[in-house]
Amino acid sequence: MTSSDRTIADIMRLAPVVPVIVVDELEHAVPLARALVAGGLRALEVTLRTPTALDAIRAMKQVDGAVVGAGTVTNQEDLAAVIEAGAEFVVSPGLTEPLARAAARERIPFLPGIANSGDIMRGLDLGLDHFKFFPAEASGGLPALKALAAPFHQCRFCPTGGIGLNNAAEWLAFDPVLCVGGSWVAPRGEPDSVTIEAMAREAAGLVA
Ligand SMILES: O=C(O)C(=O)C[C@H](O)[C@H](O)COP(=O)(O)O
Repeated sequence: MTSSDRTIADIMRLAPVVPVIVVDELEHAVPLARALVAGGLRALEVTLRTPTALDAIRAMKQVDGAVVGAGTVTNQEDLAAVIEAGAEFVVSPGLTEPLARAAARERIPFLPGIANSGDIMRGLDLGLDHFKFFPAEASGGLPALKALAAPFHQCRFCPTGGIGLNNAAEWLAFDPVLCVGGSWVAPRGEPDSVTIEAMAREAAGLVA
């Protein structure tokens, strides 16, 4: 499958956990991506939280098996920049109509954040049915997502925010959850490849 054929659903099914990554130093990007992919986590979300994020996306794309996306994309300017850097999917903490329409025009797989019924209904109106549930724990946790998913049975989710190895399995056991996002597998700072690969392998062994 070439990257341009992949849908957001395909990307969400690559592994049960999508690492949410903050890259402070460009030299950390490739060793981090290599360790995560070696452990079985292929879809990588690089957040636009640091000035190195765009270069980190470019660098991580060179790692075999990595499918590199951008996170914290909040507007059309961010979207243009991450597409230029080669991002293969786009994650946003929220859902705005201008960003959703621009992502559709660019035909880039798009995972916007939702936290209530109105968000989901706005997404459905825009032709979207795969969402990041964010911030997952602070928005009421699994009971909240279960309540939200009931009227919107066609939707699939990637809960993110407050999820770790301690609670990921519980989220993943809920059918509409295709994967969870989390920063725990990609700690900030100089990457310790052995530890990161081991954490990634543990995360990849969780069942969606
Ligand atoms: O940066 C973004 O675009 C976000 O939307 C936020 C991140 O997805 C969460 O902050 C990750 O949450 P933790 O795994 O609890 O650290």
